[in-house]
Amino acid sequence: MTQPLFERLTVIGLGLIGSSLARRAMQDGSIAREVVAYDASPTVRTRVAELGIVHRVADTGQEAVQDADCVVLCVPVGAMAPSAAAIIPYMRTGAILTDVGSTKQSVIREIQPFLRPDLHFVPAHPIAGTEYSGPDAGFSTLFEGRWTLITPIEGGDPEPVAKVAALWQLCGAMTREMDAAHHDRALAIVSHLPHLLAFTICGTADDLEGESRNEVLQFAASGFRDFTRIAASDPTMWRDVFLNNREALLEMLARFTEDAQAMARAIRWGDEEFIVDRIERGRRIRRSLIEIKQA
Ligand SMILES: NC(=O)C1=CN([C@@H]2O[C@H](COP(=O)(O)OP(=O)(O)OC[C@H]3O[C@@H](n4cnc5c(N)ncnc54)[C@H](O)[C@@H]3O)[C@@H](O)[C@H]2O)C=CC1
Ligand SMILES: O=C(O)C(=O)Cc1ccc(O)cc1
Repeated sequence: MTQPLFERLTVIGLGLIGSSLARRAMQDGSIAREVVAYDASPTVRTRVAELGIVHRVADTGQEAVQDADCVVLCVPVGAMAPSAAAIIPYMRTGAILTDVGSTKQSVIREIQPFLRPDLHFVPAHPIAGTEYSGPDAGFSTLFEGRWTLITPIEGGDPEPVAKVAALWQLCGAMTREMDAAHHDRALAIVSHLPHLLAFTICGTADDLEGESRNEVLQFAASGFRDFTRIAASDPTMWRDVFLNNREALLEMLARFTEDAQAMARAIRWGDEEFIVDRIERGRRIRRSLIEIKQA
């Protein structure tokens, strides 16, 4: 058998993303010879052991990262810095520390003070997920055919960046390097704002009184249903994403609000051309996405 990418891979946080990565790494020996896990929740640790999706579950972060050549932080973005601070002193010289957080500038800013010069930090973000969370929600094919964006830190070595890219490619993902600020603006519009809108529209519907509210739920057509899928996502994860991509998200929300107001004005004044133009733009975007997927 060919050499695995890593001898020992440690996954910290065994929710949807961490458990999916662990499951993939356990499928064959291409990613790592040994997969070790640690989660702050004892319930999750017990469940991961029951599921048998790693070789070993450690009782502490310190124990989990010992002798690992790659450690992947798969915790909510607000927990990245404390979980990094707790393990960095125990990582072996030359090891790679990477993460999967949905925001990149805040994670880099908050982890950097704890970094050691003999470690390599490679921030990354697999753009793949579902509305479910926890170790039972993961599956080994989650990353197949999806992008993983890598946002290397300034002055970092290229070799660990290439290894993290190889890790995600072995999971079936396509990889691309990107500046962290660019990442956060792009994700604000394509992921964070849509989640914000989904949570909000469900709240708006829920606030309706009496009959209207019951009807919303009873006759929920596919448009509203599509929003409820996204709105079922984990509150802790999304609270952290919103608070850690504050600037870009607020900018996109302000732009959206302006555009929604322009639509309201067109409806009020019966501006058919404007309304049709907006709808056609939506259609074009959807069709181009489908073409990209089929290509
Ligand atoms: N859910 C999604 O669709 C995607 C999530 N992400 C990112 O991946 C990360 C993980 O998300 P999910 O797997 O969905 O979350 P999850 O809620 O399913 O799992 C997170 C796990 O981290 C553990 N945890 C929390 N704080 C910890 C700490 N200090 N030390 C050790 N373990 C800790 C929790 O007990 C939990 O088991 C987040 O940063 C999120 O932004 C990235 C891509 C997609
Ligand atoms: O389930 C969905 O619609 C998602 O958008 C999944 C997702 C959630 C968060 C990310 O940072 C990346 C992907």
